[in-house]
Amino acid sequence: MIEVKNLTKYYGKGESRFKVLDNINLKIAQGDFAVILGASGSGKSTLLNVLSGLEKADSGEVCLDGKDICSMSESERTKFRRDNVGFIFQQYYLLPNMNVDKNVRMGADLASNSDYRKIISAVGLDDKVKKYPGELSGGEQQRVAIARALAKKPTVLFLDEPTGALDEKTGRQVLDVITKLQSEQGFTMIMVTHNINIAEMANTVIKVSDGKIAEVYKNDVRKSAFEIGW
Ligand SMILES: Nc1ncnc2c1ncn2[C@@H]1O[C@H](COP(=O)(O)OP(=O)(O)OP(=O)(O)O)[C@@H](O)[C@H]1O
Repeated sequence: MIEVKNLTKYYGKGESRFKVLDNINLKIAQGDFAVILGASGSGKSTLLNVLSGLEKADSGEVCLDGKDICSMSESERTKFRRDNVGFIFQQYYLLPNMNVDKNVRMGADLASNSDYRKIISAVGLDDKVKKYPGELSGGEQQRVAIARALAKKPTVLFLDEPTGALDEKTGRQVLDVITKLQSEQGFTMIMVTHNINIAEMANTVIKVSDGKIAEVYKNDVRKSAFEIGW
């Protein structure tokens, strides 16, 4: 369970100081797939970064399984991220001089996961383990990034525009892989996206406007990556 209480964050100094997150309160259950929607500049990525411990809030709490990450020191938050959290971004951030196997093994080593080849299979890249990122398509690179993030067995996977750089067909394939792995493994997933159609795949939809929570609703019926519009 992720519980957010009275979370507030400012950017800038002096006259240019502004509130980017304004008294956010939220609860996200273990195993949930939550999608964060909102206009450009509304604070979605900042919220994701604070929830994951990448950035610090100015006040409030973000409790993950009862531990408040806001009250941790920088080094405690770094350890917390390493042990609990996986990230997927629009850019894949793979290491160009390492092949697929080594890129994924890096994630696996963080959790001493000797079983990481299974996750490479699960994302459909068995035949690409010896390839380097530069030899792969965008969708394949994003699947390597997913395998790397999940190889360390995170409790929560944070995704910021994971399909932002992909075409429709590849974007749907990537979402399909992620949601199948989530239902098998049961990790919590929190995704920022501009594609409002993806909200139909989620359990929980969080709408952000001007740094505030504008609406939170649950989906009773969820669609698959191949059923949503694009
Ligand atoms: N490091 C920073 N320093 C100062 N201002 C920032 C910083 N990062 C973001 N901002 C500003 O904070 C606001 C929210 O940014 P954020 O990236 O969270 O929005 P977003 O909803 O994710 O936008 P987009 O959909 O365009 O990615 C914007 O006005 C942005 O310009």
